[in-house]
Amino acid sequence: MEICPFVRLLDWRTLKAADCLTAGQSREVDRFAIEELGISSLVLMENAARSVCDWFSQHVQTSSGEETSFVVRVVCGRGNNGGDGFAIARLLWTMGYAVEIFATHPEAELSPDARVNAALARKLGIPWRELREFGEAAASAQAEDWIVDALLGTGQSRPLSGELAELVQVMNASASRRLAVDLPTGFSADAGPGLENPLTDEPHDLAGLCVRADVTITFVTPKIGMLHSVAREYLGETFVASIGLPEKLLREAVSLQ
Ligand SMILES: NC(=O)C1=CN([C@@H]2O[C@H](COP(=O)(O)OP(=O)(O)OC[C@H]3O[C@@H](n4cnc5c(N)ncnc54)[C@H](O)[C@@H]3O)[C@@H](O)[C@H]2O)[C@@H](O)CC1
Ligand SMILES: [K+]
Repeated sequence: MEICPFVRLLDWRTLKAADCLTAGQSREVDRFAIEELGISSLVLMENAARSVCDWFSQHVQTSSGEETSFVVRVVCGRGNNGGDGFAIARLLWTMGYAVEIFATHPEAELSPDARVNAALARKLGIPWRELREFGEAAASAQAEDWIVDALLGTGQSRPLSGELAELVQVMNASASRRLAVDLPTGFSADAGPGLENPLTDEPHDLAGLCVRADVTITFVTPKIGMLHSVAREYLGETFVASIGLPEKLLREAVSLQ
């Protein structure tokens, strides 16, 4: 097996709180990289997406230019986690994988960086399907197909409801394998899988709803919610991916806040 230089397997036996970031610290990492180091947020997004695609090409099936026998369905939310998803879809498609994009929001409602990557995917003609077709696609999927969960990442702060809750249920019922980008949707960076709103502690009938990923590729460092006792049931095999900047420097930057 080749080595992914920017992606490492998380060692659960040695994982401790000091290795993890909160959602707020993850945002601070972003801010530090963009404002203090002057790296563009689109470059960070591209690096994050490339790390995921690196992992994919080395662990799933090396892209050899031949047609693949499985489909990768990338489900994108409106924020930067969705933006990662559009970039991942483009990179995988460029590598020769059969990709389909499903988006929860029209382009005008996406975060600025997600909008750039969505527009690029459109211009390149990457297959893009209506969200209402996702249920049937997921239900008839084969075990070797993949769903890439790019609905919500570190921005999630409340339990799932409505359309997003339905999408997560459809994803979990699918025979496809599931890859979570940064965090499974429904998994709070601070509180773990599908818990009550960590900000209000209000009970919620959908508390506990969370994508059950086969693989999670989280960015920069593990997140504090990953220490929750049942976290691994939702995260699956977990990897930590670089966004192109030294982890040590980013850690130091947030520990000074
Ligand atoms: N931290 C970093 O260094 C990097 C972060 N990136 C990506 O950016 C993501 C964070 O992006 P965003 O801050 O835009 O947040 P998300 O894309 O996670 O969420 C988008 C928005 O959804 C809303 N939301 C929260 N909970 C919800 C719920 N239960 N139901 C419906 N909507 C809900 C919030 O308003 C949130 O801002 C990360 O997870 C990662 O994937 C990467 O692109 C680049 C590097
Ligand atoms: K996600």
